Amino acid sequence: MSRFDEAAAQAARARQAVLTKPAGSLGRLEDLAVFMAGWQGRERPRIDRAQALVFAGNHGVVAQGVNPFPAEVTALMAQNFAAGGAAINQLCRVADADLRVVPLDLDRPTADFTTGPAMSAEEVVSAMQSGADAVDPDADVLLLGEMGIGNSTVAAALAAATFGGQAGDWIGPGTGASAEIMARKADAVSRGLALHAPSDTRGTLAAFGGREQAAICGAVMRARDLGIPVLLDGFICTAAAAVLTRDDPAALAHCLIGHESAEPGHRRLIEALALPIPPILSLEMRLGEGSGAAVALMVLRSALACHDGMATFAEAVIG
Ligand SMILES: O=C(O)c1ccc[n+]([C@@H]2O[C@H](COP(=O)([O-])O)[C@@H](O)[C@H]2O)c1
Ligand SMILES: Cc1cc2nc[nH]c2cc1C
Repeated sequence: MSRFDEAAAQAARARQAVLTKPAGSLGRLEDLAVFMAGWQGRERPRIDRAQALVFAGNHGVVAQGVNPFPAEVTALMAQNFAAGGAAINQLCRVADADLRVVPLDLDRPTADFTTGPAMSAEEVVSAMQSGADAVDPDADVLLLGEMGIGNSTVAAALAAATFGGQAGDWIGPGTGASAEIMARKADAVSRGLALHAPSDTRGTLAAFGGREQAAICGAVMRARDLGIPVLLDGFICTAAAAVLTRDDPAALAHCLIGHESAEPGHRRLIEALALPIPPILSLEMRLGEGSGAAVALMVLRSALACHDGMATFAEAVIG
C-alpha cells in the first residue's frame, strides 16, 4: 500500500515558505499542494491526467417509497452522461477531467435492505472489483461520484452503521423528499439498522448496498495501492468511502472531500471522519454524480499552479 511521502511533503512545505507571498497567505491552497506532494511523492505535484469515475446503481429499498424520482431515472441519467448532457459532462470539460461512467447492473436492483441483505458477499466483491478495475493507473488524481435513485437512503444507513446514531441523524431530503417521504426514509433506515448488525466493510456493504457504493470502495482502495490521491464528491460518495474505515481507520488518508453537500448528514459525516483537510468547497450543491469533486478539481489545479509556477524570493529578488 502506498504511503504518504513525508520527505516530499516537507520539501513542498519548504518551497511554500520561499514563494513570493506572505507566509500562509494562500491559506488552504498551500495545504492542498503539500497533501498532493505527499501522496504523489514529489515536491512539485502535477495533474496532467485527472480521471472522473461515476458509478451508477439501482436499489431495492425504493420499494419503500423513499425517493421522489422513479428508479428509471438512474438509467436515463446514465444515458444523459453518455450523451454529454449532464452537469458532470460540462464540469469535467472545464476542469479537464476524463469522465468515465460505469453503470452497474441497472436492470438488476439490489435487494430491499428492510427485508434482508441488499447484496450477497459475491455481489459485493464483484462490484468492488468493478470499481478497482475502472481506475486509470496513470491518473494523477481520481475523482469519484455516483448516481442511483434512492441512494440517499442507502447512504444514511451506511453512515449510521459505520458511525452510530439514529436514522434521523443521517437522513435528508436527497433529490427533494417531502415530509411524508422523509418519514418513510427514517422508518426504512431504522428497520434496516434493527435487522442488520454488520461489523466490517464488506458486511456493511452487503447489508445495505449498493453496487455503486461498493465500487467506490474498490476504487478508493485501488487508488491507494497506486498512490493516486482521491477527490470524493458529496454525501453519498463520502458515506460509501467511509465504510472502508470499518476495516481500517486510516483508509481515507489519501482522500480529499471535494465539497460539503447541502444534504444535512454530510456535516456529521465530515466531523466523524475528521480528515486533516476540510472539504474544499461549500456551495450548497446537492447533485451528486461527481459534480462537487469536479468543481473542487479546479481549486486543486489552482493550488498546484501557484505551488509550481510562482517565483521564489531568491528568484524574484524581492524584499
Ligand atoms: O451526494 C450528495 O450530496 C447528494 C445529495 C442529494 C442527492 N444526490 C443524488 O440524488 C440521488 C439520490 O437521491 P434520492 O432522493 O433518490 O435518494 C443520487 O443519484 C445522488 O447522486 C446526491
Ligand atoms: C435528474 C437527476 C440527476 C441526478 N444526478 C445525480 N443524481 C440525480 C438525480 C436526479 C433525479
